[in-house]
Amino acid sequence: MAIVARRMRPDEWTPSGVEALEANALIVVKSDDHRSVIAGPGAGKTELLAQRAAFLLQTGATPVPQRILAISYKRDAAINLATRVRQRCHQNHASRFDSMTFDAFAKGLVDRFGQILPERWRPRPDYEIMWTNYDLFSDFLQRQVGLPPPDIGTMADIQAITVKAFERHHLVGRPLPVDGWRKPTPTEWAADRFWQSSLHAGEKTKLSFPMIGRLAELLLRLNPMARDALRLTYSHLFMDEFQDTTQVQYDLVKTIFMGTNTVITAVGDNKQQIMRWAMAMDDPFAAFDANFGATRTPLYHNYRSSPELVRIQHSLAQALDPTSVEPVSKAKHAIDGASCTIWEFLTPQIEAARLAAFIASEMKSLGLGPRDFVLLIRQRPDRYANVLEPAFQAAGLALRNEASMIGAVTLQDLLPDEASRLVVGLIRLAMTPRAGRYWSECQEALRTLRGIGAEDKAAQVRFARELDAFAINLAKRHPAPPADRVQTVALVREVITFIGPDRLLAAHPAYAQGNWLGKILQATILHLTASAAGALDWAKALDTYEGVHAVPLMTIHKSKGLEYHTVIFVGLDDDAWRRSFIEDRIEAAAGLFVAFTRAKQRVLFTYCARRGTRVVIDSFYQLILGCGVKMLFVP
Ligand SMILES: Nc1ncnc2c1ncn2[C@@H]1O[C@H](COP(=O)(O)OP(=O)(O)OP(=O)(O)O)[C@@H](O)[C@H]1O
Repeated sequence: MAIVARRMRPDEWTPSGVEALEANALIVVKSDDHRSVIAGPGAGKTELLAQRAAFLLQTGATPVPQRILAISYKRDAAINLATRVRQRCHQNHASRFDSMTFDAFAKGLVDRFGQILPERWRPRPDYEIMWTNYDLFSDFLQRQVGLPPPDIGTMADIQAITVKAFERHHLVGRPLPVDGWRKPTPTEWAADRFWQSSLHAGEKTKLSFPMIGRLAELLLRLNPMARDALRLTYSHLFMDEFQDTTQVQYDLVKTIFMGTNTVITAVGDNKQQIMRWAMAMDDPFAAFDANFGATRTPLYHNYRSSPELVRIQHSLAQALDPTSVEPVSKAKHAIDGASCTIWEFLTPQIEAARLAAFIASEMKSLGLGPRDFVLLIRQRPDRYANVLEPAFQAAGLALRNEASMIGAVTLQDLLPDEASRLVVGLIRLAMTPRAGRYWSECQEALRTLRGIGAEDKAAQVRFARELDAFAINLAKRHPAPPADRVQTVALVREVITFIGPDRLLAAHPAYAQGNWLGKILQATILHLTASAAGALDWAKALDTYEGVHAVPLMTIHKSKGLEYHTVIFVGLDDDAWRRSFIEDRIEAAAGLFVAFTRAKQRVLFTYCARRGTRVVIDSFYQLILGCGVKMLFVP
């Protein structure tokens, strides 16, 4: 469908980018009431939000000058959704879609209005972000908190507070009382001590993101004008991955939007809740339905996985939620042999060699690329990479640990990032002889960033000439990949100046949070320098940058939202799972579910006695074997 700037009637509107939406998805896209959409993996939840944004903006259901606010849990998800909307909507429409993380949203409020908070809660304007962990709270409770006044409690009361409960239940567990706690309990007293010392004691105020969320909620409670401005600005609110919402985030949304005209759409999947350790609520959907009177609308399709995988997924899903309904697979079965098997090996070395040989042979017989496969690991991927990498190399394959850090960013955050992709796209456009694909991709992305409309032919022609000239000059100045960091810095600076950092920041507010754009560009420079080292030409350097020829290896957490032809889960054993299994069995099972559901055609689990037993996680084995999955010893 053409991307049009004009307004269209709701009955004229059709989805773009996909052939059709299932009936319930279309109902949600066009709905004018609060909806909670709980749907399984691959059901097209993120796609639904992108389509709904297009519908609301193109039909005028979000009338000018009102906007849509989309809040995601993760930065890459926020950018991904904004990009999808920009691909479907004219710039005039897409510019009224604000996609950001909860943290960026709350921080923006505190930065703008924080100084109106009462003195006891007021951060200094130059406050810093505090990254909290178990040790920090443990140290506070054991050493720094001090003795409570006798009318409040005793040291024994303070010692009875567990570190685990302190942040979640006491520090940020409830909305902040404007004037502090009148008659504090010992836990409230300890929480207040933490707040006051973080806000006022040091040279600079230090705040964690959950604390910022609580302050944002308080300031909007105290400042009806700021709150009303948000209500009037946003006709619609979207919340993606809603299963990961924390109480802090939920209370903020409630304070702003409950009982107003802003229509909320929350999508997610309880069975993929793997952020309980990061304070996700137990059942945010139930709270949302009850507080906002939302209509729950399930989706029944799975556009990702083959029918056999969907059947097994459903058995796993039922272990997490006995009421879950089996989805209908809309994907075709396209492999020979079993869709899922557990492979047993004697040693990690044999395992590495057999996996490499398997992938090499599948690539050949099915015409697949290395990135159609993924190796998933529960934790500490570098330990596994050390054994797997040499075996892959011996089989003529490259393996890449996508969880590795490039400066302050993981490789996996860097690659799909729009700024990194534009830099690489522009370099490819300049350095590739027949650059047709890169030409149209760059043109489209940059025209959108510059606000050049599809019907403004004169501006398009001017921009096409500008892009041409830029590419020709870039190729002249940098005929070969950079030999060192200094050359890379000069190159990336040229490219990013052409793109316009301000345009990127305006299109994606998430870039402003914690100087994310700066970190991405630093990582781009580091990674490009490393990829160019020893590369004979630009094509090789950029292929290495993008990992075009490497099989990715990553943790389950990093695989969320992604999809692959074949998922190989390495290490289904106690060694990898014991800790998470003992700490939170449901979350561990949700992790297994997330890993399994990334696959389109095949899942392999591997077990290797040399690495660990399978006693603690025996129930996982029973569950998987109970789905009819076979175990196979691979010599
Ligand atoms: N209506 C549709 N028709 C065809 N393909 C679709 C449709 N909706 C989504 N898809 C495709 O299905 C896959 C999964 O979509 P999406 O990522 O939106 O699902 P999701 O529900 O958010 O998944 P998950 O929760 O597992 O991350 C993607 O490849 C997407 O392009």
